[in-house]
Amino acid sequence: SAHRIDIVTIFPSFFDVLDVSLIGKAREKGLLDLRVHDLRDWTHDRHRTVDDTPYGGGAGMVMKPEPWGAALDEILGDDAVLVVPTPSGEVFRQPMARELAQEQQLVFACGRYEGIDQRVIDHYAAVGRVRLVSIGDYVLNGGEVASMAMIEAVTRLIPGFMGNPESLVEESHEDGLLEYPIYTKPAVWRGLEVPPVLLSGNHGAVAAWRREQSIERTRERRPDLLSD
Ligand SMILES: COC(=O)c1ccnc(N)c1
Repeated sequence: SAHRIDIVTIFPSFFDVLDVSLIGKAREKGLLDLRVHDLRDWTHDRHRTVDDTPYGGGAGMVMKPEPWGAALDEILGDDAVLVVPTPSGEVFRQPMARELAQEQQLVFACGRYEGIDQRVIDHYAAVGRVRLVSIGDYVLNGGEVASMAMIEAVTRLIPGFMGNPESLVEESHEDGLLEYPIYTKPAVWRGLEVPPVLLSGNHGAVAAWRREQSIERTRERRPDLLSD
């Protein structure tokens, strides 16, 4: 059965881009059932209000719980995972992308930075599975960009999604290391040559060179990955 991804947002048109590229094709092929929902469709007042001032004072606005409750009650299936992008969440890395790619339904709740009323998180954590997820230590204005990044990272891991699954194996972070440098024709470009080992036809030597390059590059740029 197709993987289902729902996105709840007050900017549904933001996700129009998901109609193109690989994700568009996966949807056409029936591999992915992706639905974008406008949170305001679950409001009932004339102004379709989704936010209000924070209890306890402070700047900004907080998203009201009622529209979220009405929307999520309708959208969340029994086995769904509710993904809430937030700077205060667990950091999204490739292992989590692999985990989420196994789920039958992911529902992304895109809140504005001031956030969603905490009781929405608490309620759905009590009745189902909720993941509060950060894509890195910086602040955005809403969860939409973070959801887009996570959806791309997750959907490309869904079996049958990528034309050539082989290409998924030798990627950065797949083996815990950064990927090795890659080259294509011409053999010389602006006086710069392709490393001769890659032209040698010696597959063992190529694999060894690539492994060494990954380790050296990881040590250089991301020593934190080596201490795991
Ligand atoms: C409103 O959401 C954010 O600002 C956000 C979400 C996920 N990761 C972040 N680093 C920021």
